[in-house]
Amino acid sequence: MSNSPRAVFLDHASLDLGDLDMQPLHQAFAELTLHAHTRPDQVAERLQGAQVAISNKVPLDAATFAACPELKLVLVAATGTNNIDLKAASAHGVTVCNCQGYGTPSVAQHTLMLLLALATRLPDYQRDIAAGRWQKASQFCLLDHPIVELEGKTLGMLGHGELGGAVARLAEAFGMRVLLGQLPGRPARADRLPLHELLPQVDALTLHCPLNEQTRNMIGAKELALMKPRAFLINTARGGLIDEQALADTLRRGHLGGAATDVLLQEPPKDGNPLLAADIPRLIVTPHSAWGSQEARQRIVGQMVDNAAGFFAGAPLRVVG
Ligand SMILES: NC(=O)c1ccc[n+]([C@@H]2O[C@H](COP(=O)([O-])OP(=O)(O)OC[C@H]3O[C@@H](n4cnc5c(N)ncnc54)[C@H](O)[C@@H]3O)[C@@H](O)[C@H]2O)c1
Ligand SMILES: O=C(O)[C@H](O)CO
Repeated sequence: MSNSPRAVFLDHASLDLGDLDMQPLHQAFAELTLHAHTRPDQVAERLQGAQVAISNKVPLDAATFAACPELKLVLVAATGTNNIDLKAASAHGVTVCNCQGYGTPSVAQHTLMLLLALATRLPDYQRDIAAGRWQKASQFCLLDHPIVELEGKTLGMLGHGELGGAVARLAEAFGMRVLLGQLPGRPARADRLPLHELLPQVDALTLHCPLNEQTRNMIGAKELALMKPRAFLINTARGGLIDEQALADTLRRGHLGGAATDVLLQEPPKDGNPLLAADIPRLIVTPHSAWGSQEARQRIVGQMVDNAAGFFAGAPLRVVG
Protein backbone atom coordinates (compact mmCIF):
# COMPACT_ATOMS: atom_id res chain seq x y z
CA MET A 1 0.00 0.00 0.00
CA SER A 2 1.58 3.31 -1.09
CA ASN A 3 0.06 5.38 1.76
CA SER A 4 1.17 4.38 5.24
CA PRO A 5 -1.98 4.46 7.24
CA ARG A 6 -2.04 3.95 10.96
CA ALA A 7 -4.92 1.73 12.10
CA VAL A 8 -6.40 1.00 15.51
CA PHE A 9 -8.61 -2.05 16.13
CA LEU A 10 -10.74 -1.13 19.15
CA ASP A 11 -12.21 -4.54 20.03
CA HIS A 12 -10.14 -7.18 18.31
CA ALA A 13 -10.91 -9.81 20.98
CA SER A 14 -14.49 -9.90 19.67
CA LEU A 15 -13.16 -11.18 16.31
CA ASP A 16 -9.96 -13.13 16.92
CA LEU A 17 -10.00 -15.94 19.46
CA GLY A 18 -6.40 -16.77 18.57
CA ASP A 19 -7.65 -19.00 15.75
CA LEU A 20 -7.39 -16.50 12.87
CA ASP A 21 -4.63 -15.59 10.46
CA MET A 22 -4.35 -11.86 11.23
CA GLN A 23 -1.17 -11.37 9.17
CA PRO A 24 -3.00 -9.92 6.13
CA LEU A 25 -4.52 -7.24 8.37
CA HIS A 26 -1.13 -6.35 9.88
CA GLN A 27 0.35 -6.16 6.38
CA ALA A 28 -2.40 -3.80 5.22
CA PHE A 29 -1.19 -0.97 7.46
CA ALA A 30 2.11 0.67 8.36
CA GLU A 31 1.06 0.26 11.98
CA LEU A 32 -1.84 -1.68 13.47
CA THR A 33 -2.59 -1.33 17.16
CA LEU A 34 -4.81 -4.02 18.64
CA HIS A 35 -6.94 -3.36 21.71
CA ALA A 36 -8.84 -6.36 23.04
CA HIS A 37 -11.69 -4.13 24.26
CA THR A 38 -12.29 -0.37 24.42
CA ARG A 39 -14.66 1.48 26.72
CA PRO A 40 -16.60 4.42 25.24
CA ASP A 41 -14.52 6.88 27.28
CA GLN A 42 -11.27 5.47 25.79
CA VAL A 43 -12.26 5.64 22.11
CA ALA A 44 -11.22 9.17 21.13
CA GLU A 45 -7.90 8.93 22.96
CA ARG A 46 -7.04 5.58 21.36
CA LEU A 47 -7.85 6.86 17.87
CA GLN A 48 -5.60 9.94 18.10
CA GLY A 49 -3.30 10.05 15.08
CA ALA A 50 -5.00 7.09 13.39
CA GLN A 51 -6.35 7.28 9.84
CA VAL A 52 -8.26 4.02 10.19
CA ALA A 53 -10.53 2.86 13.02
CA ILE A 54 -11.56 -0.79 13.15
CA SER A 55 -14.58 -1.63 15.26
CA ASN A 56 -16.86 -4.60 15.58
CA LYS A 57 -19.26 -3.23 18.18
CA VAL A 58 -17.52 -0.24 19.81
CA PRO A 59 -19.76 2.82 19.22
CA LEU A 60 -18.29 5.66 17.15
CA ASP A 61 -20.37 8.80 17.67
CA ALA A 62 -20.34 12.42 16.49
CA ALA A 63 -18.10 13.50 19.39
CA THR A 64 -15.52 10.86 18.42
CA PHE A 65 -15.43 11.98 14.78
CA ALA A 66 -15.07 15.60 15.92
CA ALA A 67 -12.21 14.66 18.26
CA CYS A 68 -10.31 12.60 15.66
CA PRO A 69 -9.63 14.89 12.67
CA GLU A 70 -7.06 12.52 11.12
CA LEU A 71 -9.58 9.69 10.83
CA LYS A 72 -10.44 8.90 7.20
CA LEU A 73 -11.82 5.36 7.26
CA VAL A 74 -13.85 3.17 9.58
CA LEU A 75 -13.70 -0.56 8.93
CA VAL A 76 -16.64 -2.26 10.62
CA ALA A 77 -15.74 -5.88 11.40
CA ALA A 78 -19.39 -6.84 10.95
CA THR A 79 -22.40 -6.31 8.68
CA GLY A 80 -24.50 -4.31 11.15
CA THR A 81 -23.38 -0.67 11.43
CA ASN A 82 -25.90 0.55 14.02
CA ASN A 83 -22.99 1.29 16.42
CA ILE A 84 -21.66 3.94 14.02
CA ASP A 85 -23.16 7.41 13.60
CA LEU A 86 -23.09 7.29 9.80
CA LYS A 87 -24.36 10.86 9.36
CA ALA A 88 -21.61 12.23 11.62
CA ALA A 89 -18.98 10.12 9.81
CA SER A 90 -20.10 11.55 6.48
CA ALA A 91 -20.19 15.10 7.88
CA HIS A 92 -16.54 14.67 8.96
CA GLY A 93 -15.49 13.18 5.62
CA VAL A 94 -14.97 9.69 7.07
CA THR A 95 -15.80 6.70 4.87
CA VAL A 96 -17.42 3.70 6.57
CA CYS A 97 -17.07 0.20 5.08
CA ASN A 98 -18.67 -2.94 6.48
CA CYS A 99 -18.39 -6.67 5.76
CA GLN A 100 -21.07 -8.34 3.68
CA GLY A 101 -22.07 -11.97 3.23
CA TYR A 102 -19.07 -13.12 5.29
CA GLY A 103 -21.13 -15.36 7.55
CA THR A 104 -24.14 -16.35 5.48
CA PRO A 105 -23.84 -20.13 6.08
CA SER A 106 -23.21 -19.58 9.81
CA VAL A 107 -26.09 -17.15 10.45
CA ALA A 108 -28.52 -19.05 8.21
CA GLN A 109 -27.82 -22.38 9.94
CA HIS A 110 -28.17 -20.70 13.34
CA THR A 111 -31.54 -19.22 12.35
CA LEU A 112 -32.79 -22.59 11.11
CA MET A 113 -31.40 -24.24 14.25
CA LEU A 114 -33.49 -21.85 16.37
CA LEU A 115 -36.60 -22.52 14.28
CA LEU A 116 -36.02 -26.28 14.54
CA ALA A 117 -35.34 -26.06 18.29
CA LEU A 118 -38.65 -24.20 18.78
CA ALA A 119 -40.59 -26.60 16.55
CA THR A 120 -39.17 -29.72 18.23
CA ARG A 121 -39.16 -28.19 21.76
CA LEU A 122 -35.51 -29.20 22.10
CA PRO A 123 -34.75 -27.09 25.22
CA ASP A 124 -37.87 -28.40 27.02
CA TYR A 125 -37.02 -32.06 26.33
CA GLN A 126 -33.40 -31.48 27.33
CA ARG A 127 -34.60 -29.92 30.60
CA ASP A 128 -36.95 -32.89 31.18
CA ILE A 129 -34.11 -35.38 30.78
CA ALA A 130 -31.81 -33.36 33.03
CA ALA A 131 -34.62 -33.39 35.64
CA GLY A 132 -34.89 -37.21 35.37
CA ARG A 133 -38.41 -37.25 33.83
CA TRP A 134 -37.64 -39.66 30.95
CA GLN A 135 -35.86 -41.98 33.33
CA LYS A 136 -39.06 -42.22 35.42
CA ALA A 137 -41.52 -42.30 32.50
CA SER A 138 -44.17 -45.03 32.23
CA GLN A 139 -43.61 -45.46 28.46
CA PHE A 140 -40.72 -45.36 25.98
CA CYS A 141 -41.06 -41.68 25.06
CA LEU A 142 -41.91 -38.29 26.50
CA LEU A 143 -44.37 -36.26 24.48
CA ASP A 144 -45.26 -33.57 27.00
CA HIS A 145 -44.43 -30.65 24.69
CA PRO A 146 -46.31 -30.37 21.39
CA ILE A 147 -44.07 -30.83 18.35
CA VAL A 148 -44.70 -28.86 15.13
CA GLU A 149 -43.88 -30.02 11.60
CA LEU A 150 -42.40 -27.22 9.50
CA GLU A 151 -43.41 -28.74 6.17
CA GLY A 152 -46.42 -26.92 4.77
CA LYS A 153 -46.11 -24.05 7.25
CA THR A 154 -45.60 -20.37 6.36
CA LEU A 155 -42.47 -18.43 7.28
CA GLY A 156 -42.77 -14.64 7.32
CA MET A 157 -39.60 -12.65 6.76
CA LEU A 158 -38.72 -9.02 7.45
CA GLY A 159 -35.52 -8.24 5.55
CA HIS A 160 -34.73 -10.30 2.47
CA GLY A 161 -31.11 -9.47 1.66
CA GLU A 162 -28.06 -11.71 2.02
CA LEU A 163 -29.16 -13.52 5.19
CA GLY A 164 -32.90 -13.44 4.59
CA GLY A 165 -32.37 -14.97 1.14
CA ALA A 166 -30.24 -17.80 2.57
CA VAL A 167 -32.74 -18.51 5.36
CA ALA A 168 -35.60 -18.52 2.84
CA ARG A 169 -33.79 -21.16 0.74
CA LEU A 170 -33.24 -23.39 3.78
CA ALA A 171 -36.86 -22.97 4.93
CA GLU A 172 -38.10 -23.85 1.45
CA ALA A 173 -35.95 -27.00 1.57
CA PHE A 174 -37.98 -27.93 4.67
CA GLY A 175 -41.19 -27.48 2.66
CA MET A 176 -42.10 -24.08 4.08
CA ARG A 177 -43.77 -21.30 2.12
CA VAL A 178 -41.98 -17.95 2.52
CA LEU A 179 -43.83 -14.62 2.60
CA LEU A 180 -41.98 -11.30 2.63
CA GLY A 181 -43.08 -8.32 4.70
CA GLN A 182 -42.89 -4.61 4.04
CA LEU A 183 -40.23 -2.97 6.22
CA PRO A 184 -40.99 0.36 7.90
CA GLY A 185 -39.32 3.23 6.04
CA ARG A 186 -38.71 1.22 2.83
CA PRO A 187 -40.50 1.86 -0.47
CA ALA A 188 -43.62 -0.29 -0.99
CA ARG A 189 -43.14 -3.28 -3.32
CA ALA A 190 -45.67 -5.56 -4.93
CA ASP A 191 -43.95 -8.65 -3.47
CA ARG A 192 -44.00 -7.36 0.13
CA LEU A 193 -47.03 -7.60 2.44
CA PRO A 194 -47.80 -4.83 4.96
CA LEU A 195 -47.16 -6.04 8.52
CA HIS A 196 -50.84 -6.13 9.45
CA GLU A 197 -51.49 -8.52 6.54
CA LEU A 198 -48.34 -10.62 6.98
CA LEU A 199 -48.43 -11.28 10.71
CA PRO A 200 -51.80 -13.06 11.00
CA GLN A 201 -50.79 -15.46 8.18
CA VAL A 202 -47.44 -16.74 9.36
CA ASP A 203 -46.56 -19.77 11.47
CA ALA A 204 -43.10 -18.30 12.11
CA LEU A 205 -41.58 -14.86 11.65
CA THR A 206 -37.84 -14.25 11.20
CA LEU A 207 -36.06 -10.88 11.16
CA HIS A 208 -33.13 -10.09 8.83
CA CYS A 209 -32.95 -6.31 8.53
CA PRO A 210 -30.72 -3.58 9.98
CA LEU A 211 -31.60 -1.72 13.18
CA ASN A 212 -32.25 1.94 12.39
CA GLU A 213 -34.72 4.65 13.39
CA GLN A 214 -37.42 3.15 11.12
CA THR A 215 -37.02 -0.46 12.26
CA ARG A 216 -36.50 0.17 16.02
CA ASN A 217 -39.27 -1.61 17.99
CA MET A 218 -41.04 -2.56 14.76
CA ILE A 219 -42.35 -5.67 16.56
CA GLY A 220 -44.18 -4.42 19.65
CA ALA A 221 -47.22 -5.51 21.66
CA LYS A 222 -49.62 -4.64 18.81
CA GLU A 223 -47.67 -6.65 16.23
CA LEU A 224 -47.20 -9.62 18.59
CA ALA A 225 -50.96 -9.69 19.21
CA LEU A 226 -51.54 -9.92 15.44
CA MET A 227 -49.50 -13.14 15.25
CA LYS A 228 -51.15 -16.57 15.47
CA PRO A 229 -51.33 -17.84 19.07
CA ARG A 230 -48.91 -20.73 18.29
CA ALA A 231 -46.55 -18.84 15.92
CA PHE A 232 -42.79 -18.68 16.45
CA LEU A 233 -40.69 -15.49 16.41
CA ILE A 234 -36.95 -15.54 15.64
CA ASN A 235 -34.50 -12.64 15.72
CA THR A 236 -30.91 -13.13 14.58
CA ALA A 237 -30.64 -9.54 13.29
CA ARG A 238 -30.45 -6.93 16.06
CA GLY A 239 -31.80 -6.32 19.53
CA GLY A 240 -34.00 -3.26 19.40
CA LEU A 241 -36.10 -4.56 16.47
CA ILE A 242 -38.44 -6.18 19.00
CA ASP A 243 -39.85 -4.50 22.11
CA GLU A 244 -38.26 -6.88 24.62
CA GLN A 245 -40.66 -6.21 27.49
CA ALA A 246 -43.65 -6.73 25.18
CA LEU A 247 -42.23 -10.08 24.01
CA ALA A 248 -41.57 -11.23 27.58
CA ASP A 249 -45.15 -10.27 28.58
CA THR A 250 -46.61 -11.96 25.49
CA LEU A 251 -44.82 -15.26 26.15
CA ARG A 252 -45.81 -15.19 29.84
CA ARG A 253 -49.44 -14.67 28.82
CA GLY A 254 -49.20 -17.86 26.76
CA HIS A 255 -49.48 -16.17 23.38
CA LEU A 256 -47.00 -17.42 20.69
CA GLY A 257 -45.66 -20.96 20.33
CA GLY A 258 -42.21 -19.69 21.26
CA ALA A 259 -39.50 -17.17 20.50
CA ALA A 260 -35.76 -17.28 19.95
CA THR A 261 -33.30 -14.43 19.88
CA ASP A 262 -29.56 -14.24 19.25
CA VAL A 263 -29.47 -10.51 19.99
CA LEU A 264 -30.48 -8.15 22.78
CA LEU A 265 -30.82 -4.38 22.99
CA GLN A 266 -27.80 -4.08 25.29
CA GLU A 267 -24.88 -6.47 24.73
CA PRO A 268 -23.48 -7.86 26.87
CA PRO A 269 -26.66 -7.53 28.96
CA LYS A 270 -24.75 -6.31 32.02
CA ASP A 271 -27.71 -4.39 33.43
CA GLY A 272 -30.14 -7.27 33.02
CA ASN A 273 -32.77 -7.65 30.31
CA PRO A 274 -36.49 -8.47 30.32
CA LEU A 275 -35.78 -11.53 28.12
CA LEU A 276 -33.31 -13.04 30.60
CA ALA A 277 -35.89 -13.65 33.34
CA ALA A 278 -35.95 -17.34 34.24
CA ASP A 279 -39.75 -17.63 34.26
CA ILE A 280 -40.38 -16.88 30.56
CA PRO A 281 -41.70 -20.02 28.85
CA ARG A 282 -40.74 -21.23 25.36
CA LEU A 283 -37.92 -18.72 24.92
CA ILE A 284 -34.44 -19.48 23.61
CA VAL A 285 -31.65 -16.91 23.93
CA THR A 286 -28.22 -17.34 22.34
CA PRO A 287 -25.37 -14.86 23.06
CA HIS A 288 -25.00 -13.12 19.66
CA SER A 289 -23.11 -16.17 18.46
CA ALA A 290 -24.83 -16.82 15.11
CA TRP A 291 -21.99 -15.28 13.07
CA GLY A 292 -19.12 -16.68 15.08
CA SER A 293 -17.69 -19.67 13.18
CA GLN A 294 -13.93 -19.55 12.52
CA GLU A 295 -14.63 -19.58 8.78
CA ALA A 296 -16.91 -16.55 8.99
CA ARG A 297 -14.53 -14.58 11.23
CA GLN A 298 -11.60 -15.30 8.90
CA ARG A 299 -13.66 -13.96 5.96
CA ILE A 300 -14.14 -10.72 7.94
CA VAL A 301 -10.34 -10.32 8.09
CA GLY A 302 -10.14 -10.80 4.32
CA GLN A 303 -12.96 -8.34 3.58
CA MET A 304 -11.47 -5.68 5.87
CA VAL A 305 -8.09 -6.02 4.09
CA ASP A 306 -9.85 -5.63 0.72
CA ASN A 307 -11.89 -2.67 2.05
CA ALA A 308 -8.73 -0.90 3.23
CA ALA A 309 -6.87 -1.61 -0.03
CA GLY A 310 -9.83 -0.38 -2.10
CA PHE A 311 -10.16 2.80 -0.07
CA PHE A 312 -6.46 3.74 -0.29
CA ALA A 313 -6.41 2.89 -4.01
CA GLY A 314 -9.26 5.35 -4.56
CA ALA A 315 -11.85 2.62 -5.26
CA PRO A 316 -13.65 2.05 -1.94
CA LEU A 317 -15.55 -1.19 -1.44
CA ARG A 318 -18.63 -2.00 0.68
CA VAL A 319 -19.24 1.64 1.62
CA VAL A 320 -22.27 2.17 3.89
CA GLY A 321 -24.25 5.28 4.73
N1 LIG B 1 -26.62 -12.38 14.73
C1 LIG B 1 -25.56 -12.27 13.98
O1 LIG B 1 -24.54 -12.88 14.27
C2 LIG B 1 -25.60 -11.40 12.74
C3 LIG B 1 -24.62 -11.61 11.75
C4 LIG B 1 -24.67 -10.82 10.61
C5 LIG B 1 -25.64 -9.85 10.47
N2 LIG B 1 -26.55 -9.67 11.45
C6 LIG B 1 -27.62 -8.66 11.28
O2 LIG B 1 -28.41 -9.05 10.17
C7 LIG B 1 -28.74 -7.89 9.42
C8 LIG B 1 -29.00 -8.28 7.98
O3 LIG B 1 -27.80 -8.76 7.38
P1 LIG B 1 -27.71 -9.04 5.80
O4 LIG B 1 -26.33 -9.51 5.53
O5 LIG B 1 -28.86 -9.86 5.37
O6 LIG B 1 -27.91 -7.55 5.25
P2 LIG B 1 -28.43 -7.12 3.81
O7 LIG B 1 -28.02 -5.70 3.66
O8 LIG B 1 -27.99 -8.09 2.77
O9 LIG B 1 -30.02 -7.20 3.92
C9 LIG B 1 -30.74 -6.27 4.70
C10 LIG B 1 -32.20 -6.34 4.37
O10 LIG B 1 -32.84 -5.31 5.12
C11 LIG B 1 -33.45 -4.35 4.24
N3 LIG B 1 -33.28 -2.98 4.76
C12 LIG B 1 -34.22 -2.28 5.38
N4 LIG B 1 -33.81 -1.07 5.73
C13 LIG B 1 -32.56 -0.99 5.32
C14 LIG B 1 -31.60 0.03 5.38
N5 LIG B 1 -31.85 1.23 5.93
N6 LIG B 1 -30.38 -0.22 4.87
C15 LIG B 1 -30.10 -1.43 4.31
N7 LIG B 1 -31.00 -2.45 4.22
C16 LIG B 1 -32.21 -2.22 4.71
C17 LIG B 1 -32.79 -4.57 2.88
O11 LIG B 1 -33.67 -4.18 1.86
C18 LIG B 1 -32.56 -6.07 2.91
O12 LIG B 1 -33.76 -6.76 2.61
C19 LIG B 1 -27.55 -6.95 9.62
O13 LIG B 1 -27.92 -5.59 9.47
C20 LIG B 1 -27.10 -7.25 11.02
O14 LIG B 1 -27.72 -6.35 11.91
C21 LIG B 1 -26.55 -10.41 12.58
O1 LIG C 1 -23.47 -7.59 12.18
C1 LIG C 1 -22.77 -8.60 12.26
O2 LIG C 1 -22.03 -8.96 11.32
C2 LIG C 1 -22.84 -9.45 13.50
O3 LIG C 1 -23.61 -8.83 14.47
C3 LIG C 1 -21.53 -9.83 14.08
O4 LIG C 1 -20.84 -8.74 14.56
